[in-house]
Amino acid sequence: MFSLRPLLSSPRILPRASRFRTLYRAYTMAAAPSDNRPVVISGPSGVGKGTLYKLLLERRPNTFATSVSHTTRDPRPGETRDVDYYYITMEEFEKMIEEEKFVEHAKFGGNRYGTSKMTIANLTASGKVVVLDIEMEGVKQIKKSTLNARYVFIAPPSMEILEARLRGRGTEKEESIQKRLAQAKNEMEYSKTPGVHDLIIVNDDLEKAYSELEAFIYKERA
Ligand SMILES: Nc1ncnc2c1ncn2[C@@H]1O[C@H](COP(=O)(O)OP(=O)(O)OP(=O)(O)O)[C@@H](O)[C@H]1O
Repeated sequence: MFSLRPLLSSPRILPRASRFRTLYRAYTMAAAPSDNRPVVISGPSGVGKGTLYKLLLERRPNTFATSVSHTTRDPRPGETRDVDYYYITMEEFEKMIEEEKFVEHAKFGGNRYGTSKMTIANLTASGKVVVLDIEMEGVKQIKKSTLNARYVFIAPPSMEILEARLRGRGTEKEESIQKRLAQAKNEMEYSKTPGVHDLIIVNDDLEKAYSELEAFIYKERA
């Protein structure tokens, strides 16, 4: 019987076949993922979620989008209204909470921050896959909300490496580093709760972690 195997393994054809596979993969990955549910990315501070999340948005700007949050704090110099945040009053914010318009919201330093259901729904309707970088309490709230999302937890290779990354970033004072490391222990514990996350990625090598994240997002919906 005729078989393609000898042809495909010929030295002349093999590079073309593998080039075809690479091109085919690039083509399918350029298209939107078939599963368009929002992706919630969480993990301890300093683990690299922001880095991974920014890579997704930079490498596939037509596919992924981030949801602009609402806040009651004032705009800082250099921030743009409706781009960095939707700036609203405390009264407006509290009315939105009452009307259950947020998938999650939190208070930091006297100001409120929240992710609105409408913002996510509009982005999803426009064909984008929404990626959300959310801390643990926010994840718990989203889990209780009506949002049908996928959950990815980014874990550090070890607590020592997490500490080194937090210090290496150079953005935190010692007190803040200690607070984040203590909170990291809670986050690691919570990540072990069965059924909370669809995938746990250990961010050791950045490109490897990125590939795992992308492969998960592009996986066909079961
Ligand atoms: N795989 C990696 N290997 C080495 N360094 C990394 C890796 N991933 C991220 N980093 C570095 O670790 C530091 C923390 O990363 P990042 O700011 O993305 O963390 P984060 O999880 O978003 O933290 P936060 O929740 O505080 O915003 C950064 O300096 C980043 O460049």
